[in-house]
Amino acid sequence: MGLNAGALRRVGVTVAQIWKDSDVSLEPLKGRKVAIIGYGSQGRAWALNIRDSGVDVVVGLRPGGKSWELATKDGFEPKPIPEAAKEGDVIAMLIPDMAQPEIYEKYVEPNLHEGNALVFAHGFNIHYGLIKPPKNVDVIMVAPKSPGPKVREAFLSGRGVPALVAVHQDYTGKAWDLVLALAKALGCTRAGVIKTTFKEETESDLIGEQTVLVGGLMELLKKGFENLVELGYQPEVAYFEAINEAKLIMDLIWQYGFYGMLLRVSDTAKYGGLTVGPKVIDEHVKENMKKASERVISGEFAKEWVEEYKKGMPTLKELMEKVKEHQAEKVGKELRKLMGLEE
Ligand SMILES: NC(=O)C1=CN([C@@H]2O[C@H](COP(=O)(O)OP(=O)(O)OC[C@H]3O[C@@H](n4cnc5c(N)ncnc54)[C@H](OP(=O)(O)O)[C@@H]3O)[C@@H](O)[C@H]2O)C=CC1
Ligand SMILES: CC(=O)[C@](C)(O)C(=O)O
Repeated sequence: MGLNAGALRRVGVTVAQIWKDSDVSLEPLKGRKVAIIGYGSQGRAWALNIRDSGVDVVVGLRPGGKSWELATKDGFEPKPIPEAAKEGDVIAMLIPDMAQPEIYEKYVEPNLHEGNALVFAHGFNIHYGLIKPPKNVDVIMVAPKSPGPKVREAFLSGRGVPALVAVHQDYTGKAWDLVLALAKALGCTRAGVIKTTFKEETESDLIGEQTVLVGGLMELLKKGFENLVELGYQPEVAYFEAINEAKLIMDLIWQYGFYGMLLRVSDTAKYGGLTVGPKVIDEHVKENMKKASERVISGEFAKEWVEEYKKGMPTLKELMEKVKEHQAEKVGKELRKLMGLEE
């Protein structure tokens, strides 16, 4: 793989293979057409960023969906998925993970040709064997460590969001150059992309989103809000304290790290936070994280999620309704309007 030796960089105590923009060329995408299947959180960001990077893009969607309208408004001429898959020679599967196997089998695989590249933004279906591509194509992944809209926002701001890159199958012998070129077209090499495997990305992403990013964080903020309200404080005060300001603290951590954030809060907050925090989020939390991690690594979570999807996602729908009903949602909606935040 034509990797730039300069890509080896020390991150903490380990040496990760990290590429930055100057290490990577768009050349491997020259003359190729990227078919973006799906126009949702990731799909829209990918299609717009890759087009803005001067690469030919065709968007593949189910006719009559809301994405078709949005993609048209964005200046694309969407095509039905089989047509887009036939037209593109780099095909990015950017529809929900659970929808991918059927759509791949029906509309993508029959249109794959020797030397094509199949691209994923998350390794779930390849890692758990739910999609088994033919041997004569490249199978690669660019996994942005960011929600889709932020992939676009960062690209437009001249920055980028970091991503993980992996090659599952290198039929052409040029898969690594292609995956890095794609990461560059997405703007991710501006932040940095780290070499990984489908296994590491899939497991770490599932564990991270369950125990930290989506599951853990939301539960912490919800319980922090509930505790303040149960103590009799105004819900609006609880919202500003436990939820709205959490974003501002996270911004400081994002920009300056834990220590840099601490330098920017009061000494009272430093002392209280550092002495009490570990008693609230104690070792039991870590034990619970380990249990959740074991379910992912064993494949138990994947099996459960596939079964849930096949049943029409009743549990997910019920849990989403519960979130909608939470008092913090009602209070937050009004306060976000007051703050002029878009709804
Ligand atoms: N969300 C994120 O930020 C991240 C997602 N990923 C990965 O990116 C991939 C895409 O995820 P994400 O962007 O969240 O997906 P979305 O849920 O946002 O995808 C919505 C898009 O998929 C289309 N779609 C949904 N179901 C079907 C179907 N059955 N047949 C055809 N089209 C369908 C929708 O079309 P329509 O309008 O017609 O309904 C819409 O265009 C996944 O592998 C995910 O794991 C990776 C990193 C972050
Ligand atoms: C945004 C992101 O990377 C997540 C949480 O893993 C996802 O949406 O899949």
